[in-house]
Amino acid sequence: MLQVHHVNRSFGDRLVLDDVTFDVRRGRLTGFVGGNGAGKTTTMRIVLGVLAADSGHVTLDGTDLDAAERRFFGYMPEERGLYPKMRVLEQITYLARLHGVDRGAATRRATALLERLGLGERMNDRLDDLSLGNQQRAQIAAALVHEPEVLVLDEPFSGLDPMAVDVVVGVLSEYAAQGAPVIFSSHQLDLVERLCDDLVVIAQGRIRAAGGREDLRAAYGHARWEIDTAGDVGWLRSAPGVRVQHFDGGWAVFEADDDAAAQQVLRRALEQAPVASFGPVRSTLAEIFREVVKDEDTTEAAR
Ligand SMILES: Nc1ncnc2c1ncn2[C@@H]1O[C@H](COP(=O)(O)OP(=O)(O)OP(=O)(O)O)[C@@H](O)[C@H]1O
Repeated sequence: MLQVHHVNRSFGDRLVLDDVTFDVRRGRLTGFVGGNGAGKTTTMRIVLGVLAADSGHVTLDGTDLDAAERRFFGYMPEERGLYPKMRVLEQITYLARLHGVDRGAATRRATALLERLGLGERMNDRLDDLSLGNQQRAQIAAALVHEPEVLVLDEPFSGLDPMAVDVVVGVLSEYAAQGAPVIFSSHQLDLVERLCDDLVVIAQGRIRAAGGREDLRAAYGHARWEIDTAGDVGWLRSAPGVRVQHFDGGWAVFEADDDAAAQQVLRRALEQAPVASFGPVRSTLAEIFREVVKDEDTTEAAR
């Protein structure tokens, strides 16, 4: 497991990481989400050792990381780092060689990875002849070709079309399943929700929530239900223990204090008209994100 322990970092007199602590478990995809300037890139740079923390540390399986261990990390930086004029296969093979992979294995791995990422036909093109989405795929190949022990990716999905996203997700999931900790940052909450096993939410340099996706849903998602009936459910507005969020004739989404209040709604609806559907509504990550950040800001304001 990769662990970030109590990391602080300032630029000038501005604290941009404030006691940042979280885990990236092996065998799972961890999404690192936060708004612009929240501190994602700064945290990733510290994990990679490209930037030093003012205090705090990063460990892998309990051991503090040094430069030698970080050589076996795979990183896709925010500022993409490949040579525009170099041919793609040559470049990815070269990067594997820099990590000590022998020539034959480097070529084999680079070829297989590029094919897997859908660049089989473009391997002998120069990078700057590729579309931006294909350049992005090549960047992902660059991060993976030396079979890193830990994979850290800054916005790997930005600019990819949905099919490319699926291909890249397949590659990253397979990689994580082999036992590597994999963390990637993203603004795209819908995507993160679909892909990640674990989530770390950061805002204004502080971790607001971290853990398994379903655990976060259970902890932060409000208990909400959706009902669809042949009648009119306007009476829901004055039902005890219930707050209506959306309403349209026989259809409504509502929060309930507890299961008993929700079941009471169902009983009353059934007395009046046939009920086509009734069930809980799962909170989306975007809703949880807003709530986590809002909760913290409210607490801040109250201090
Ligand atoms: N080298 C630097 N010097 C001064 N301030 C910096 C530097 N690097 C980052 N910052 C500031 O630190 C804060 C966190 O930036 P960071 O790039 O880590 O955020 P982010 O979550 O990756 O944002 P984005 O999603 O917009 O890339 C921002 O306010 C940024 O302006």
